[in-house]
Amino acid sequence: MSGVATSIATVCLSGTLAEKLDAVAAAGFDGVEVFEPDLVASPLSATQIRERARTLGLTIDLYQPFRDVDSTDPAQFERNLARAEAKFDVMSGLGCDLMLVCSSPLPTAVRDDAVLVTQLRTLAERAQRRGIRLAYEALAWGTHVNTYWHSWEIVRAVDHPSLGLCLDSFHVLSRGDDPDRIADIPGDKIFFVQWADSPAMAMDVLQWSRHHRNFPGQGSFDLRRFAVALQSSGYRGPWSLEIFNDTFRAGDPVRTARDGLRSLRFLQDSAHCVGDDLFTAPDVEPLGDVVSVRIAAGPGKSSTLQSVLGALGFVPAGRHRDYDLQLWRQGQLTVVVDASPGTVWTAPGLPAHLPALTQIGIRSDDPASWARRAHALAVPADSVGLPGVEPDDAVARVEVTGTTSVDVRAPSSAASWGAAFVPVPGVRTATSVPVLTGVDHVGIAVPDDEWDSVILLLRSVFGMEPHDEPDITDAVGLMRNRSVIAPAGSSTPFRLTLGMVTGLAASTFGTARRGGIGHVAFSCDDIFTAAAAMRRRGFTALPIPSNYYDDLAARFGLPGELLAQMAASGILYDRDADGEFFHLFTPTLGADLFFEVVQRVGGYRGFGDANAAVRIAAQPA
Ligand SMILES: O=C(O)c1ccc(O)c(O)c1
Ligand SMILES: [Mg+2]
Repeated sequence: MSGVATSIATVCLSGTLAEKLDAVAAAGFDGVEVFEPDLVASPLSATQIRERARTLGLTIDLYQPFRDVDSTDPAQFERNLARAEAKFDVMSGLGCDLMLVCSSPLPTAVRDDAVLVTQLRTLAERAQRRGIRLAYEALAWGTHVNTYWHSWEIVRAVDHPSLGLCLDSFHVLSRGDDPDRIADIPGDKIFFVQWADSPAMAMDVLQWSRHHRNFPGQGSFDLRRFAVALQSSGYRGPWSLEIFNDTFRAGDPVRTARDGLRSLRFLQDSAHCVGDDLFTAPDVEPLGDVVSVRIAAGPGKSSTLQSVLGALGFVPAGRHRDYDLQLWRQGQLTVVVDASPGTVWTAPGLPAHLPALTQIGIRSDDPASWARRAHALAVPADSVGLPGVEPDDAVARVEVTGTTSVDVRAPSSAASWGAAFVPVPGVRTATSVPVLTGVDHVGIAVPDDEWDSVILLLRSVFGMEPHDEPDITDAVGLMRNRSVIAPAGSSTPFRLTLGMVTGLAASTFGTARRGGIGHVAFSCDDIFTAAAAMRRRGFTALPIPSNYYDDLAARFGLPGELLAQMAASGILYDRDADGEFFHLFTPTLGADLFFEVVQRVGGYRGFGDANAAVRIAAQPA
């Protein structure tokens, strides 16, 4: 699949060193970087660690870090050399021949290049006698050496076969350095490469590095550009991950390691060009529209749900022969309500709060191609055709969160579905003119410790791009909010909005917050027609305060007549440089589900998030 070896630093993961090695092997990495504090704290001897890695099929690619070697105090430098010899002993036990030497952040660091070159040459000569090579890394906060180019000037001047460079994308990109010049460094003098991404931040770079790194694809660094320059240098060694992240250190190491491998494959795929040996993800048939959603309601909540679906213009079209599943249809849209006691049909796991959105069905001509792509990116994907009705490969299911999956469905699956359901007598769906035309977006709640993982999955498997959206203000909190949008291709691009649920709110989810996060936003061509149709079917518009409409008048200068019409139907409004957005909401059903009807005018790109606080206040608690 890929000719480039993958590696990961043990500091990325939680657990003991032994547990970390197990997780790294389980995820499918080729090797590890042993982080010294992990070894020092381990009851295993260096040779036992070597043996354990060997049994797991892992190479020990790097021992790190060796700190503060250079010194303006000659006696201290001698002591540092003695410390290095002791570490060479450890490395021979480990069977590892590459040591990371990082630039010194101390006040006593050498500030004269010529002296530094002499000291590093002395260390390189000592290493050579032991068959060890050194990879010199510029820490972004180093006293004298803090850019990769300076570290390269030093290595070039030392000119010793046992001394090369370690390039770490964090140290280069956090400083805003230009990675293109990496292409000018001879690849065989780059001994090791460490990858990290990060969200853009304005803070002390040491604190930033120690707490906020994340995997490639989870942050906002231009790693592709770094990778392209690296490939031009001729470097062909391992691609390793070195992530200092508080959440990763506390999470499930197997899951974190699997995310890590996915991130390296995703990065390689983004940087690969014809003929190179980087990982290439399998091609897929494009995604079409979102055509169905499945909601676990349980027996208790299904009647409330049914009346809201009816008001939205959905008609009951069938009941499943074997399960308590109800099929609701409107034009091309399908809503499946799982009313069975154990919500048997909600594959990803039973949501704690019902009703809950459990599946999002999206069209593609070749679901199997999506399953192949997901597998190649280390995402478990199930083929889940309806038993006895449709072939397994008609549906590829990718779990996005613990409760919600994306099901890529073949066009034929709609008809197969019909066959598994007993039609509801007397309902002629074909003659009713649909008011709702599609799914504009779907909102899902994401626990904070899965946030980066979910975004990486959506980016890598579905090619979706994240965008920061305005925070959602709730009566009892402030919620982080991101949209993740697939490239345009279908008539309506696949759009998700992710709301971050943190700590206490995640464990008691639904009671700690006023407003739900999970929702399905249906699109329509004319929201006033849609609102009138809903009213005729008995729907009562949310009571939106007149303060809101006064504010709209002040901000946008909308005509009074339009504002009155909007107020009568509980319609909210937003505008950006490219267009307008009209939307209305149903009350929340249970703790975390509501529906939205939206009309986009022109190229409006947001989700009306500025109105969230008004929506939440108007939705009955
Ligand atoms: O934060 C540090 O000290 C540290 C240590 C070793 C590294 O490779 C690195 O990038 C940072
Ligand atoms: Mg590093």
